[in-house]
Amino acid sequence: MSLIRLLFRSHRAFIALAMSLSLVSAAIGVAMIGYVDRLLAQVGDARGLAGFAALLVALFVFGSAAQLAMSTLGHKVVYRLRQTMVKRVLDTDVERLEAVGLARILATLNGDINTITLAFASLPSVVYGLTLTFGGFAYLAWLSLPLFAACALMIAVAVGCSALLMARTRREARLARDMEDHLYRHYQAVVEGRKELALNRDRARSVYEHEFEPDARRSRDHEIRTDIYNGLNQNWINTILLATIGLVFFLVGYLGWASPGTAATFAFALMFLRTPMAGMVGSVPSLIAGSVALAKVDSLQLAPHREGFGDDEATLPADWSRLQLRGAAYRYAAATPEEAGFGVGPIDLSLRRGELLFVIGGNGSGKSTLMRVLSGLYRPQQGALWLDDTEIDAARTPALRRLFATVFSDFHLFNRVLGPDGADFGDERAQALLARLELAHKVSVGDGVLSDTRLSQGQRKRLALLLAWAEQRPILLLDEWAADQDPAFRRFFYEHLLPELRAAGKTIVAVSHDDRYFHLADRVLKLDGGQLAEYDGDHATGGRMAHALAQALG
Ligand SMILES: Nc1ncnc2c1ncn2[C@@H]1O[C@H](COP(=O)(O)OP(=O)(O)OP(=O)(O)O)[C@@H](O)[C@H]1O
Repeated sequence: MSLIRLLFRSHRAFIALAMSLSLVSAAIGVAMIGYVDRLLAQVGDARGLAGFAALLVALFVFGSAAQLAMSTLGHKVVYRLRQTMVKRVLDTDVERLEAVGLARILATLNGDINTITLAFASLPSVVYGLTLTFGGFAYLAWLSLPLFAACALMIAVAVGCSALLMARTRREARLARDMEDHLYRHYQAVVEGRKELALNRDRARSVYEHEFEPDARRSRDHEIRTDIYNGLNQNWINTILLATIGLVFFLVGYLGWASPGTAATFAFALMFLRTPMAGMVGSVPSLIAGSVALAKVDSLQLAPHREGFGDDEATLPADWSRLQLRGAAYRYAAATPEEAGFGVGPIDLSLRRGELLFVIGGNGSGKSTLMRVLSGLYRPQQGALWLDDTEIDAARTPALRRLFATVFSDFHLFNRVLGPDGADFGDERAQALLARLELAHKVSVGDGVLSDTRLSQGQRKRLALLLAWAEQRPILLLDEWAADQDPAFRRFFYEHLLPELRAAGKTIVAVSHDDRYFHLADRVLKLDGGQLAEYDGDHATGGRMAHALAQALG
């Protein structure tokens, strides 16, 4: 609901304009009813016809202006909603986004935004319909109170029944929307698994027949039922309005409640009001879908919307010398109630500024998880991170994250090279780094943008390293970076690039399986089942001694 408040707040003036125009054109519509009534009584009055023409012109002008205002409002709302939702995703913790999953986020960004917009755009026509209805009925009440009371009672009973149909519509719309999340998951699998599915048509058929089709069918059935209940509702209201005319003629013709002229005006007014009332009832599905979409957005539990990108966040001392994990532990939520989720820790780790640390361990031992905790992407559920004597609480976590430049094993390759604090890094410097990474023959940089990112996995990793390098943050975190490099470049990476980065003052944490280079690290730590310990392999010890000796000898 805060989203709706935000939308109203952001477009206050425009909503007021659209509503006012709707109200004015509705008021003109009501005036038309009275005017036609008078014209009928004074046939042959030329001035009356001129007034009628003036009303028509006013109706056209205000009706068109209201329509224009409404459609513009719709476009403005889409824009604002897109801005808000993308910013909320950007402000939401990685942990939460991972729990929600890509499919649900995309379903909201694509579907829910449009649905909420349609609902929002239908609000002025609802206001228009309501105004015209209330105005029209007020006029009828003024003409004949008993006839009006009878009509109002009949319509109230009909609206009560229609509320039941609307509840059904809402239930079906919610189930159809739930299916959208499933469908997006299938779309994702079909696109991301394109190679496997192209090679294995049996798997493609299985995905199509056993996963996609049943959900698509369920979605179709809920949508059909939504439309059935909604169609019934619309026709029900339409029929009741016509029945009301019958009721009026019955009450006048058989019971003599009013004159035949009054009955004719009632019939005319009810026919006239049928269109805006039908429009109002026609808006019900989009209002229902909008409220379902809003509930969906709320269920994602994204961060609340705020302007800006953290200029007001807490800072950390720049002259730190040690980043520590003190008894830090992180555990994933369990997949099933019977088993516990995987966890790392409690871990005590002290990372000295300027050191080159290797973290090793078997598959699934928790290396990537530890990297996420260390860089502040995951907040430890137990223990804490400390930068010297400053505890990294929630408020300081964004500042901790700003210490890290990373290449995770599941990195995303952006195409813009950014320097420190988002500043321009400079094409020439970027070009020099491309040459260092032996990519100058494949990629160039112009206006801070990489000319091509459609490269091999090893080359893409080099570009990811370039981006991290350019950010010039104090700590460089590399998760199995060298795993995709050819032996020559891997050797160059360990023997030249890493020492060069360390000599430039970087603190480096590298997840590695390359035991032949362990001796180049200041320290090697090993993770086993989420527990961290010093690694005392022969390579490391011997290598470090050789390294220390080489340094001592200059
Ligand atoms: N998003 C997740 N949700 C739940 N559990 C997870 C998630 N990601 C990882 N895990 C669990 O954490 C364990 C450790 O994963 P992690 O990625 O940290 O291992 P790793 O040491 O980096 O492995 P590898 O060398 O294969 O990359 C996994 O075996 C899995 O049980």
